[in-house]
Amino acid sequence: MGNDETVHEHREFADILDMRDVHMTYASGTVALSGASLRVGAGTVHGLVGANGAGKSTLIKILSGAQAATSGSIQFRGKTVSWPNPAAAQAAGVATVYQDTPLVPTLSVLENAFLGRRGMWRSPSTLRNQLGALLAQIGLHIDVDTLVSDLSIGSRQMVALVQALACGAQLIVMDEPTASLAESERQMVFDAVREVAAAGKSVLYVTHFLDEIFELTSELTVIRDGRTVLAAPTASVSEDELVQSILGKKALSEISKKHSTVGETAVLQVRGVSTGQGLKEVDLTVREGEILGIAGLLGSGRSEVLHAIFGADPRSAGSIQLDGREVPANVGKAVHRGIALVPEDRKSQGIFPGWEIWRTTSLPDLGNLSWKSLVLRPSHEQHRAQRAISDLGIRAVDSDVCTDALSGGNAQKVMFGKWLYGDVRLLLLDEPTAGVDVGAKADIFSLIRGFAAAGNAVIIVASEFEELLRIADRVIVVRHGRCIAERDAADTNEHELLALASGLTTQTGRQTL
Ligand SMILES: Nc1ncnc2c1ncn2[C@@H]1O[C@H](COP(=O)(O)OP(=O)(O)OP(=O)(O)O)[C@@H](O)[C@H]1O
Repeated sequence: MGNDETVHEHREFADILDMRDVHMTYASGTVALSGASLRVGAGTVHGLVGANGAGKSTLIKILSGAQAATSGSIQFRGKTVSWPNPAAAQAAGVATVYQDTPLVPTLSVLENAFLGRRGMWRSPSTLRNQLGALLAQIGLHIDVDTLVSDLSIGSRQMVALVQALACGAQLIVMDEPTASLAESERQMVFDAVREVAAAGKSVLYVTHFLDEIFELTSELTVIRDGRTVLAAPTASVSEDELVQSILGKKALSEISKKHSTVGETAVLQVRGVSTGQGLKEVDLTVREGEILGIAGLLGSGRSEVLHAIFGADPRSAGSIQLDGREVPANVGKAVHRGIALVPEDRKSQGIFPGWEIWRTTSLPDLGNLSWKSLVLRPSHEQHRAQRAISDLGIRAVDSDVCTDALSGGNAQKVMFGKWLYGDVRLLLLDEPTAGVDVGAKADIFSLIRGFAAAGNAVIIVASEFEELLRIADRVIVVRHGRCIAERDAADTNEHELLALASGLTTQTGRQTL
């Protein structure tokens, strides 16, 4: 494989895919792959893991015909192939399902499922039956006439999966299918993946959630710095070995288990806030040094709480005070008062095409980075960006690299760096570690802790409740736009939070918001 490390190879299955010694250099000169190999067994679920920027997406793009490799070979179902475009790869039987796989929201599940299929007109009843069989195969029980716009993100992904099966896919690539899905939806994805493999198809499962690798896959491949460093049956790899193999080092930065020292003084007081986006009489307080977690399922109003505090959604009732002074429902004024929001959809909210890392990280704090708040000082901006690159382990040669040329996870880290160093008093974080690798997760948690320890306040929304409990001091559960329960992180567990968030248990009287 051209690697100086020993790659553990032990095959139990006949291969459907055999990619060897793949190299890829982008036009910018970035070497994304330098000796990556990937063998996927027929009828298996194969995990593909690696740190942010390791080269996973590039390898998938090559596999799906979206990008040509600089060199290397691909064998698919025993034949050497070279696909000029995604349609050729699809015709051969390779399908890629992304969380945002394009579906037509105004069409039904039935119409979407067969969008990719060309050929003779077939009677709707034949298609209906075929779709019914495919849906039953992956265990998804929905009416085929439902409009896609009425489906949850998880169910939409399942429709994309069915679309792939309907097109005759033999190998399905799933790229971070569970990022920001609620627990019940994750289970739906897991069940579907297992069913697909049981039906003899292969799944290449790409994720940063290592627990999913152990739960779902039978084999795994680790890419580091563009090269395959481990390929092995999952059962033969321990969690420590996997982390070490991904990061190339033994120790993760220490995530302190000790919770912050929470002061008495309230930084944020939200009282009786209702919005047109579904919030109903929300009350909450965050004190100095405190990290407050918000647990809720998709659609519960968890992100809307952050949007209301940030002034992005108009309020129909209630008041929000920061350090005892009312904050108007206006984003500009909220930012001016020291409220920062790192949104969940970082790509569409805050990463500007063609903007260098340094320009992106200085944007919210230009006043402090300028001379007398008037003349920009590029050296200060560069220094700020270099600090973010080093603190967050952003994989980029320097701060002149454009954020849109970074890998997904590294671009997310830049968005983090954008808000961490200014005059921020209250940090609002929506899914801060989605798409971020295991090493960066630890770094981000330490930075959040450091920010709170300086006497500031943090609110975090995370769909991974276990993760939420690792970082938060206190957790509020949101359901149907209301805060329905509050727990000290030390007094609860993910099961209780899930039961509360999904309405299985109700609050038992501790109403001390
Ligand atoms: N379009 C592009 N132009 C230039 N460089 C790119 C482009 N896309 C990716 N890269 C670079 O190629 C390298 C590998 O990126 P890739 O997106 O394949 O990583 P990844 O493993 O998928 O990361 P992540 O987990 O963050 O999504 C990175 O250094 C990235 O900056």
